[in-house]
Amino acid sequence: MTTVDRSAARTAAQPPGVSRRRLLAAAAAAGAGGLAAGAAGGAFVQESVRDEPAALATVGATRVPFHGVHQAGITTPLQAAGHLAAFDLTPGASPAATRREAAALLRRWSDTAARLTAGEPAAGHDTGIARDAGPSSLTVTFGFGRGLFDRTGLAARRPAALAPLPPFSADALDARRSDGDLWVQIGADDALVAYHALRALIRDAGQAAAVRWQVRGFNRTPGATARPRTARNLMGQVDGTNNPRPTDEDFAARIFVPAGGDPDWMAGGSYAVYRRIRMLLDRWEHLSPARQERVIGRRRSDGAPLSGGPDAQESTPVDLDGRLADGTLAIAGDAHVRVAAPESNGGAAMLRRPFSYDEGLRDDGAPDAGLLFVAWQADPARGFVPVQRKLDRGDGLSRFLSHEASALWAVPGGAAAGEYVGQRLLEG
Ligand SMILES: C=CC1=C(C)c2cc3[nH]c(cc4nc(cc5[nH]c(cc1n2)c(C)c5CCC(=O)O)C(CCC(=O)O)=C4C)c(C)c3C=C
Ligand SMILES: [Fe+2]
Repeated sequence: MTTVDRSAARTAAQPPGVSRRRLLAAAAAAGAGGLAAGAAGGAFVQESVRDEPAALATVGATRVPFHGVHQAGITTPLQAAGHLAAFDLTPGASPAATRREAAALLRRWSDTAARLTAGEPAAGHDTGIARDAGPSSLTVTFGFGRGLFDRTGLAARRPAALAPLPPFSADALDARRSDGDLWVQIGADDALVAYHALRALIRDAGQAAAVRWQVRGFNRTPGATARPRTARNLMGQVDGTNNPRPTDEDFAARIFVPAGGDPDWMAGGSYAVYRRIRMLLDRWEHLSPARQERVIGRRRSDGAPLSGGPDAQESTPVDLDGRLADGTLAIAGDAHVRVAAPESNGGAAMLRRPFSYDEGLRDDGAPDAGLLFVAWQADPARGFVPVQRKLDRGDGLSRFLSHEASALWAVPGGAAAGEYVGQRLLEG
């Protein structure tokens, strides 16, 4: 399990760099200058606060260790900024030569990830993009696509669980933004720290691999809400409530490949399904709030289930059999939470860990924005695939979505210090 080192962290309730006493004093000083101070007064407040050495500890100083049984970035709390990037290996003189290049690349990448997640500069030339910032909860997670096994002569060691995802009727997939030999997921609570890592990893790739696609994602910034809350997506929904929790008895079995599992080199690893899902936001935003809630089965304001009555909270269990006074189902037959629930899918479950994305407007004027859906499971055939099949047939949310890219990655277990991710496969 990933541990988050908060030893240097301030308390969550204290805004970064601002003591309450200091803020009040600064505000009083600005106020004493009278209304004429206007905007300049505001600037003064800002400057005087910045004077003080900031206790920026929570966001900047939080460090997520790179080394461990599992890779970081799976159970790590969602970060505010992220990049997903896929690479294709450059074919060498032979599959064995390509494999040696792939192994050397994973060694360079693991070394860079270990340094950057510790808040240190990259080896050799560092761009300086993240200078002044702490590690900011940076995580870097590496995955292998189907093509890697063919190019490196390792097809016999390819996991059965890495079988291609079946087609779904919601698919409008762009092959250029799908799949790839290698995958990197970067997350950090600072956008510059995340971009710094992306640039360093692309430089490390050198001639060994070329970027196939990359996309930038975001989530809410820690500290933006008065207390930690479940994230919201760009449809305004509280998203992530009914995720498996690390404290659940069956969490590890659902999410991670066990020691002694098949193949052996995937012990401690997981499978990541990636879907770039565009939201048809103009259509969605035309729905009344009540209709939007019915599509999901939860309240917009706080994510409480519609089966829970007026006093329900986000944590109130969903009652799929619950009925309203008029006898109709409180959670509609095609509500997203009903169709996606493990109870409706023979127990199938996954850990959803998405980023939102926004790439401006399309030629037709519609927003090119939505969800970089990333779902983690020990076996996609017992996680994403049955659930997406069911959603494909009867999800009320599906007419507001378009699945535009897709990929499936085998994500090996974490590396111990001195090792690199994927070593058990590439040198086994
Ligand atoms: C195949 C799996 C899923 C896809 C694809 C998917 C897309 C998707 N979901 C939302 C918004 C919400 N999803 C919620 C719950 C939920 N979603 C899935 C699976 C997929 N979602 C599951 C398994 C669940 C949990 C169901 C349950 O057990 O109750 C919710 C409710 C809050 C929550 O529990 O997280 C929202 C909101 C969007 C916008 C989207 C595609 C863009
Ligand atoms: Fe969902």
